[in-house]
Amino acid sequence: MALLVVEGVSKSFGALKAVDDVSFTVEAGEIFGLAGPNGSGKSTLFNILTGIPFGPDRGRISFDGVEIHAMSGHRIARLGLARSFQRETSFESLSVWENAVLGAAYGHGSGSGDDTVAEALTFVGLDREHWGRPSNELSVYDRKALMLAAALAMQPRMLLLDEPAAGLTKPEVDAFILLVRRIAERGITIVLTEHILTFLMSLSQRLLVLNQGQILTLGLPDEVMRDPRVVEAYLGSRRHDS
Ligand SMILES: Nc1ncnc2c1ncn2[C@@H]1O[C@H](COP(=O)(O)OP(=O)(O)OP(=O)(O)O)[C@@H](O)[C@H]1O
Repeated sequence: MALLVVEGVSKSFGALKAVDDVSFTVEAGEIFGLAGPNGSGKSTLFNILTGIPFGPDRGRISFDGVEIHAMSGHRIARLGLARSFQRETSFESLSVWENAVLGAAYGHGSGSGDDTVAEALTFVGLDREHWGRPSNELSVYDRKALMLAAALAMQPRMLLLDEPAAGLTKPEVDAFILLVRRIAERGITIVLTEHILTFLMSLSQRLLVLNQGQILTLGLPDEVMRDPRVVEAYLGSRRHDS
C-alpha cells in the first residue's frame, strides 16, 4: 500500500521551476532513493513533502490517506513524517539528551517519554555517557546520529533523510548504511537523497532521478544507473560545474 502519494507537485523560485510537475508513490516499508545532479530539485522536493519551510505551489500530497500539501510542518510531523537536514542540525549549546527531547516534542507536542528518548539515543549508538555532553562536542558522525535519534524519538512512520552521509569517511559511511538499514527494519519507511552513489545504491529498493526539477526516470537502482540519460545528466552537470 502506498504510504506517500505525490501528484503533480511544483515549486518555483521566481522564474526558476525548482520542482516541476513531479508525481510518484512510496510504499509502506520501502527504502526509496532520490538522486539527481546538483540543483536538480532534491532538497526542494524534501521541503515540499514535509512543509519545512514551505509546501508546494501546486499539486497534491497525501500521507497515509491524509492530504498534507497545505499543512504546516509540525502538523505533518505529528502525522508521522519526520525529516533530517543536510547539515548536522542540532542545538549546539544544548546537550545530546535535550536535543533528542526537543525532536520528540516536535513530533508529539506534549513530548515522548524519557524511555523513548533513551531508546532512540542508544539505538543510534549514543550511549548514556554522551547524554549530558553539549552536542557541539560530538564528532560529525555522532552529530548525524543525534539528528537521527531526534527524528526517531518522534516515533515517525516515514523518515526523509537529506544527504545523511555527507562529510563522513568511508568506514563511517558503511556504519551509517547499517544504521539506516536497522531503522528500516523497525518498519519505518525511508526516503533518502545522497550524492554518495554507493550509499544510495546499496540502500534504495527503488530510485527516482530528478533533472532540472523533473523526473528523468524511476525504477530499480541498477537499471536506473545504467540509463544513458542518467549518465548524461550527471556528466552534463559536472561539465556545467567546471
Ligand atoms: N530558497 C530558494 N530560493 C531561490 N532558489 C532556490 C531556493 N532553494 C533552491 N533554489 C534553486 O532551486 C534549484 C533546485 O535546488 P535544490 O537545492 O532543490 O537542488 P538539489 O538537487 O537539492 O541540489 P544539491 O544536490 O546541490 O543539494 C536550484 O537551482 C537552486 O538554486
